[in-house]
Amino acid sequence: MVYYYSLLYLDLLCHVVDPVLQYDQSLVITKAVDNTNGHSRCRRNPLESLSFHQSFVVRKMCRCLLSKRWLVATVGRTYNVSHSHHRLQRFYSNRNVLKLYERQIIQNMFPDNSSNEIIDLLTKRNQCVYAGFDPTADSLHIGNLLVIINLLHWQRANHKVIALIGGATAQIGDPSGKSKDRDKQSSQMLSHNIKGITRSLQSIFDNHAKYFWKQKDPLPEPIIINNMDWYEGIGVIDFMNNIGRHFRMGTMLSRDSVKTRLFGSGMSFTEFTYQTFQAYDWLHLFKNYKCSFQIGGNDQMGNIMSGQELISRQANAQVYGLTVPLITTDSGDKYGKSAHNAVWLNSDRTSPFELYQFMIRTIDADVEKLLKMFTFLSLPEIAELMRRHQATPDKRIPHESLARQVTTLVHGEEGLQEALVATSALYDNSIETLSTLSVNDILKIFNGATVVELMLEPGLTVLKMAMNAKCFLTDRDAYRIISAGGFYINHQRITKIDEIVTLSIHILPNKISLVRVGKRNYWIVKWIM
Ligand SMILES: Nc1ncnc2c1ncn2[C@@H]1O[C@H](COP(=O)(O)OP(=O)(O)OP(=O)(O)O)[C@@H](O)[C@H]1O
Ligand SMILES: N[C@@H](Cc1ccc(O)cc1)C(=O)O
Repeated sequence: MVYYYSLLYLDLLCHVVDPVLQYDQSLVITKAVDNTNGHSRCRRNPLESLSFHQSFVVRKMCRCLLSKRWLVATVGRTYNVSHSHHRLQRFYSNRNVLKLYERQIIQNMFPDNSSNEIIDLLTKRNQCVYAGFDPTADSLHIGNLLVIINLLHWQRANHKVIALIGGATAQIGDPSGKSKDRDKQSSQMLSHNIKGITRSLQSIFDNHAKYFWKQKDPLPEPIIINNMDWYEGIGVIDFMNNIGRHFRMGTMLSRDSVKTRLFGSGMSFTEFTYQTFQAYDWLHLFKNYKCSFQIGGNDQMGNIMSGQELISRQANAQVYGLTVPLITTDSGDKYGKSAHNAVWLNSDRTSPFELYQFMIRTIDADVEKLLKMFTFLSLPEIAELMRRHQATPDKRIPHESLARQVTTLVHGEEGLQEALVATSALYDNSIETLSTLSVNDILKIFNGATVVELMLEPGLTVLKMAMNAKCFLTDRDAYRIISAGGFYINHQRITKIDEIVTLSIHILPNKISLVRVGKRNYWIVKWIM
């Protein structure tokens, strides 16, 4: 089937197809679109000369053509559109990242109602976006991960992304959401934290490219940058003279982060100035990287607005802010460093196994939302997982998918394997798995277990071992519970109190015995031999 279009329309198509074709995986287009056979392309994007309604119609037409997998090709001075089964080679996720609203990982945008302008910018050419992370701990956490995932979606859409480490701003202290001034950090602590966060960001970017980006074309290289780089070269008088002047006291005082503190525990001048530093960061990135977008948690609205105002005054330019919703506990508290409930991304603070378990324990009511937020599965794939969940809720299919994807993103394939082995050691009662684990792994998996060291004396009975490890208060309790079947060594039920503890039977190759009383009281016995 061949359709003929007027020259005008196809000249338009040639220009709009390029951005539009990247909307959908199933789109088909070839370079033929660019080669208008003797017809030079208009220099200007023809969409610019159209009314909003006209440009909407043209875009829609292109999308419709493309979604039907038609190939737009040129034939002499006319153009035809015919069926084709070619697959698009270069595919980016939707360049219009505002589509992330569908995944519920964008909550607000500034200026309000700027979505048309934003969509135009995003689809016209590659943009640059940044998000900042203050190194107030040596690890990022699950709340920050949502901001990082948002950056990754921008990267997938071929935009340039900058992850800023606030080496300077961490020393000022962001008052957003804090009820009192932060403590001053030592410089050793700060550089330790910067290292930890940089490593974690880099490895998430790497894991994403390695495990979640299946296209041939490489992703645009992310930039990780520390704002100390530019503050070191600016004197305080320069800063006050050239930057401070653009901030109005009334506006600064009206920020929620300031207002709530002024009527609460008060705030230092240092923290009061925080917004000017975050604003200057953006100005710096705008001037040096053409960075017109900033994203952050919803608690960052005030700081983001300060940046927009500074850039509009100093550089006479419009920039855009987007916020992600804050991830909260079941009881509504924000997950974060200061709230002391963080689920960390560094494995020495929260092991891959613990992260995996945290995700797999997601309540049914939240799992679909978290799949949209924390994975790169498409919405139809998520819908399919949810459909399977309804059919077989016991299998917890979507929960497992969520846990696998997040653990892989944060800790790579190796981390996922570690989590799966630990899960099997804990829940599948597998003695083989237990035997493959190191002492440290067992300690991590059975976090909370009592660790005891015992001497393996010849003729040691199960009863004596249990009493030495203080598994029971009295011999009578031990006798009763063991004979009733409530006592296990390395997942094997032991019912005879006078059984002799033997190397090959009760002790694992790593010289450890895992003892359990009842359902979940664990002891780890380290044998001295
Ligand atoms: N629970 C959360 N959900 C979504 N985004 C979050 C969450 N916690 C922090 N963020 C966002 O991550 C970015 C970096 O935040 P930051 O490093 O200051 O973490 P934080 O946990 O808020 O730290 P602190 O508690 O010390 O303020 C910010 O944009 C912030 O809004
Ligand atoms: N203020 C942000 C971190 C940040 C730091 C510097 C920036 O330029 C941007 C963001 C926070 O505490 O969550």
